[in-house]
Amino acid sequence: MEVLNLHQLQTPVHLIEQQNQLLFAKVATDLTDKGYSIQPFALPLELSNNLLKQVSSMSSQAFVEAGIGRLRRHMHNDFVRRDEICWITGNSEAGAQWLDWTAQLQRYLNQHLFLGLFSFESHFAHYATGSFYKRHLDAFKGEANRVLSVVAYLNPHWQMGDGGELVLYQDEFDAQGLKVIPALGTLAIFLSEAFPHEVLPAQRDRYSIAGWYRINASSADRVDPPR
Ligand SMILES: O=C(O)CCC(=O)C(=O)O
Ligand SMILES: [Fe+2]
Repeated sequence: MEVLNLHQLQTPVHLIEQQNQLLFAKVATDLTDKGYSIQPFALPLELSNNLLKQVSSMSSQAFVEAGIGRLRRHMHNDFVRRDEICWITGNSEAGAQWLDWTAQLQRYLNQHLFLGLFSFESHFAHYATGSFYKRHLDAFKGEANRVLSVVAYLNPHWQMGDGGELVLYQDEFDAQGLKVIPALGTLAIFLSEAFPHEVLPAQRDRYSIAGWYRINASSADRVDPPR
């Protein structure tokens, strides 16, 4: 009699690939039709769980207060945002898996939408109770090289009343917006320059990953920095 190996209970690789292809196709269609895509509980389960384990095991010292703007203009501003961040490298297994998944999405979108996505940067973010991020755009004026924002949420059992929703506005005039609950595995993907958004005050610890695909903004006299 064959003994069932527990590892056989993991989702087979070809099924995960199939799920990813379906997901990427839905994201591509949404981006074409609307410029954004909200996919509840869509990140592969194993990846979500590994990222959650990773972020839970990180000490609070790994996180630094988030700033606004880039390079010399980078500054902290408690009034605008109160989250803490930690940039993701491929050094941890979960980090490497995440970068592999986002590279697959990048390839898919470049092949199907010709977006010319060139590089990707992302960080874990921790919003402690009471933390928020006021309405903003992800692409900075004059440096419009962040083209696509990807947010992945890492909060199991998020309840009504826990706050911390992402509110995505259609344009600068939209005052109502669309609320996204930051539940484990949910993805929010949107054109960085087009959609103002904010994070409402969280009523408990809230973990997420925020990432950006960039186009290559290098020119002869200026090499594009990775961040
Ligand atoms: O965590 C979120 O829901 C969005 C975070 C965000 O807007 C950002 O980091 O730019
Ligand atoms: Fe943002």
